[in-house]
Amino acid sequence: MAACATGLQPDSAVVVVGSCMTDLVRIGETVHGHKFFIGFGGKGANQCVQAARLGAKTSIVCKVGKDSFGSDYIENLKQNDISTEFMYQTKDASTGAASIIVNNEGQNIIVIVAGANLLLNSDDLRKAADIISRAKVIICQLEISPATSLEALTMARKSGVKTLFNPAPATADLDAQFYTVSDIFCCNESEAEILTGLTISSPAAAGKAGLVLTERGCKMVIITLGAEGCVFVSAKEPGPKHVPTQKVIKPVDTTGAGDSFVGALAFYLAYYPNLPMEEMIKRASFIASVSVQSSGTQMSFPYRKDLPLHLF
Ligand SMILES: Nc1ncnc2c1ncn2[C@@H]1O[C@H](COP(=O)(O)OP(=O)(O)OP(=O)(O)O)[C@@H](O)[C@H]1O
Repeated sequence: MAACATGLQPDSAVVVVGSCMTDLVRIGETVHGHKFFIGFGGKGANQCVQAARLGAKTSIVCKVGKDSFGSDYIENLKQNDISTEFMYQTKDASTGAASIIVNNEGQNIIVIVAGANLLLNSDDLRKAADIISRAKVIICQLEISPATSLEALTMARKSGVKTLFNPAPATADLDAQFYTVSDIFCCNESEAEILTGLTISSPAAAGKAGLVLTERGCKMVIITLGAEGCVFVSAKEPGPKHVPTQKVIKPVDTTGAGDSFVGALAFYLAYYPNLPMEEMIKRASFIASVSVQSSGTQMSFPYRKDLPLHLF
């Protein structure tokens, strides 16, 4: 097991400790498909790619298999200007893979084998401790072992690094420490439903769920609501706030919109820390709404050069 050596990059503003998955997508009827492609996915890498495309100096701490998918993934992240110094390759498991079958009506069945993602451990975090403690923002999700995510967030918090936690995929029995270690707890509406047991059918209902989550100890909760934008609740300010997003007449593919949002938010937290939270959320929402206007996950994430100047 070895870290992949690239140049040292000790001061990444955004560090993601998270997952990489290879997406194997078959589109068509059950027996005779008419399209097959391999894409780069995994929430950790997706979020890191979006932050990097906006101009953030980024590092990823993750684990892939010593296989061709793993090697291709390292190359993909390098192409996106992400430091892969703490991207580990292991012989003990395959690169995480999501096998996705999409029928002609656009419905899909997804089988995820997390593989090497689940082998990212305390030793790996210890090796990356310097980069984590010197970051401006750390992002974690739940596609790696929850204990590793929690440890990374705790390490970052001890060094005064802003912690952005995306509890995805959500489980109802989430360890309560995730709430107290999160500066920003950002989930989508179905995750918020799983975590609170509440039904979310409107921004007002999302606000109520946000309050429940804030009371568990995080400084701020953001619940994304697809075309409705998002709702945020701050422990310091009264009342939930609904932030609508730009209208997209015909979304092409919303897969990964949540990751685009989280990656963009990390960029603003790291590089524009004095912007009001509502403005950061508006800008991150705008960027995520651009991602729904073309197909694919990372493929649809916009670059800074393609976005309006007023966002920067
Ligand atoms: N149809 C849409 N029109 C405009 N903006 C959208 C649309 N869908 C998503 N967005 C933007 O993307 C953000 C995140 O979307 P969403 O809440 O669907 O995340 P998600 O469910 O985690 O996404 P996914 O699981 O598909 O990656 C929204 O807050 C919004 O800003």
